[in-house]
Amino acid sequence: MSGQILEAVSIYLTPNIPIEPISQGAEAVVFTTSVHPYEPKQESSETSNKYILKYRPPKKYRHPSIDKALTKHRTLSESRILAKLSQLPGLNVPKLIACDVYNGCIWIEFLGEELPNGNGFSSLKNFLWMSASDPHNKCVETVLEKVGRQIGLLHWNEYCHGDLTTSNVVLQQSDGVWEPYLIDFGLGSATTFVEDKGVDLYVLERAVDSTHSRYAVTYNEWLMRGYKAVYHEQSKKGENRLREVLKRFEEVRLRGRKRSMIG
Ligand SMILES: Nc1ncnc2c1ncn2[C@@H]1O[C@H](COP(=O)(O)OP(=O)(O)OP(=O)(O)O)[C@@H](O)[C@H]1O
Repeated sequence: MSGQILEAVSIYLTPNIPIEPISQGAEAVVFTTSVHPYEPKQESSETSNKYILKYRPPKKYRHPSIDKALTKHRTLSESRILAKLSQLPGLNVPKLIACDVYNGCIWIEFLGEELPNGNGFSSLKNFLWMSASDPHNKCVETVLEKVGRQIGLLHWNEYCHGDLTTSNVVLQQSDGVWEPYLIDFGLGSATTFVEDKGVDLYVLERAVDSTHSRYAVTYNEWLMRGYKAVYHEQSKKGENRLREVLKRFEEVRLRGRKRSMIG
């Protein structure tokens, strides 16, 4: 990670807020920190707290005023969608703690944990890799159905994710049971367009195909089983809307195949 970015964040945050970089994407740099932005520091706390700090650094190649406007818009958009989604019953997303749209910074709840036997952080991607020796395990099936349900709930409530990959699903244990959370709503939006939902499903299917290709057919079936269940529970209206989404999903898939054949 560029020293310049680290220095800029450290100055902005002041030395009272220690940060640990964990990822640098095209858009943002993600850190963990033990400091809550507005709650008093718990000196005696036995377990150390952990929060995510997502920072969108200024982009030198953009005109400064356009850069400021874009950073503000994207930070606000991600914060808004997270705040709205956490109000939806049954939907698992990280809680928004604070946001400073002018400095491109949001503080969110840290989710996930280390997988057993050094299998890394509990993203769905790592979980599926960890399970590759026993891919048809009931636990894998249950997790994938639950992930499908989360996406179904998101879509049923007229939102889409915009970047549904297996890295953007994080698993966290609750009473010994894995529960999936959707993260990274940087490209998320409120939408009634069936096209956006079809594209979300296609992006996820492709992500599963490319990173877990041996078992992708079964994995995608389990995901879709969970997804469809959400719509089935909504009686006639649900069935009609599901039919439209699945039809568009198939169309998006065909378009994708055609594009990859032509190159
Ligand atoms: N709430 C969270 N809890 C735990 N880890 C998180 C959380 N949010 C993000 N991360 C970690 O940081 C990584 C990057 O976060 P995120 O996807 O939000 O940023 P991004 O810049 O949009 O990334 P990319 O460009 O790679 O999509 C995630 O893949 C995940 O490992």
